[in-house]
Amino acid sequence: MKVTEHIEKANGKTLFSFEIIPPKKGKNIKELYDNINPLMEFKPPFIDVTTSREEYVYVNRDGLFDRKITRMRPGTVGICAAIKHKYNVDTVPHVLCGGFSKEETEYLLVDCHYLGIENVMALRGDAMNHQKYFEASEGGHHYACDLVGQINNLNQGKYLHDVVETDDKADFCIGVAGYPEKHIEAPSLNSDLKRLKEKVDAGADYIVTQMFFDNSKYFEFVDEAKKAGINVPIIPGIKPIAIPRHLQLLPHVFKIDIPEPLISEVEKCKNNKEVRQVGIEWCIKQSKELMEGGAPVLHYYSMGKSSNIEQIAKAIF
Ligand SMILES: NC(=O)C1=CN([C@@H]2O[C@H](COP(=O)(O)OP(=O)(O)OC[C@H]3O[C@@H](n4cnc5c(N)ncnc54)[C@H](O)[C@@H]3O)[C@@H](O)[C@H]2O)C=CC1
Ligand SMILES: Nc1nc(=O)c2c([nH]1)NC[C@@H]1CN(c3ccc(C(=O)N[C@@H](CCC(=O)O)C(=O)O)cc3)CN21
Repeated sequence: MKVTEHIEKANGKTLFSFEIIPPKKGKNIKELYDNINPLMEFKPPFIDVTTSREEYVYVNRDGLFDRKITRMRPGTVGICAAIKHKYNVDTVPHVLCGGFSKEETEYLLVDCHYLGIENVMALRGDAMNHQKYFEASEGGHHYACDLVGQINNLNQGKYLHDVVETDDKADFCIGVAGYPEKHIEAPSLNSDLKRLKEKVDAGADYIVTQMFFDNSKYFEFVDEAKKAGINVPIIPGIKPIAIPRHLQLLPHVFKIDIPEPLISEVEKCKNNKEVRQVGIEWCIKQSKELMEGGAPVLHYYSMGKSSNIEQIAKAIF
């Protein structure tokens, strides 16, 4: 079922969902299942599986380092199919511009269609780890908006190069990313909202936000998006702080602010366990308020580590 259908069916009740990252290649999938299992009692209607792009790795050959380019966490669509089959839930693979040509994206979407995967999250993706700015891959899209266009074309039976006539159209429900604190490359929140509107006009059915720690940023974003003519569901994406280093790391990686009261709570902690507890309590408070404020779904960036998300979900769902 589509994410938007799950939301409609819930009839105003807030749903629970979460996001996982594929294991490094060579690792057993069991660890992922062990982390998903405790979260299944909260009945997520869908689970997101991220896609990691290629990266440079350095291989030591007798003291000389060889630089190789490889994807360390492949398997997104396979994991989606495995989870869908094992738990009978919908899965949402992330589809990226970066690292994929349009052809490769088309093949991936064809696989999804055969597997009965009805939702995809369309993202531009991050720059490669050695790059300062995002660069489009050869034969790939520059912006998420163009990727949404390709998926929407497929929904209308239009494949690349118009090579086929179809009697079996895909009907993907398309998610895109939104930024309550603006995307780092956008000159202003307002211009970022215009870009978001372009994605919705190109066919996006719902929005998942970047993580935030101050709910007023989400509520203002939802208001501004409505004023800009965006009428699709806006799902808040949230993550509990779990280690002291997150105070520096999360603003650096995700370009977001951490509110002063949360910083001072974390700074008061004597050990990692206390920080984790502060993160859980803050996230419970955020979750309650978001629920009261009418958020359609609470989407947790668990990234495969479930114990804190489990405690939060126990308090909320
Ligand atoms: N769940 C996930 O995996 C999420 C990933 N992200 C990451 O966020 C980053 C951006 O991805 P998206 O939001 O999908 O990218 P996007 O293509 O929608 O936007 C990227 C940037 O380009 C700007 N932009 C868009 N269209 C433009 C145009 N035609 N001309 C000039 N500027 C334009 C936007 O304002 C924004 O600053 C990526 O790094 C992505 O991986 C963000 C949220 C969720
Ligand atoms: N720019 C960007 N890229 C993404 O891939 C991305 C977003 N934003 N925002 C939404 C989700 C959330 N994502 C993630 C990805 C990784 C962690 C993670 O494992 N973080 C580590 C530290 C990060 C690091 O070491 O780079 C952690 O300890 O929580 C969390 C959320 C992926 N998504």
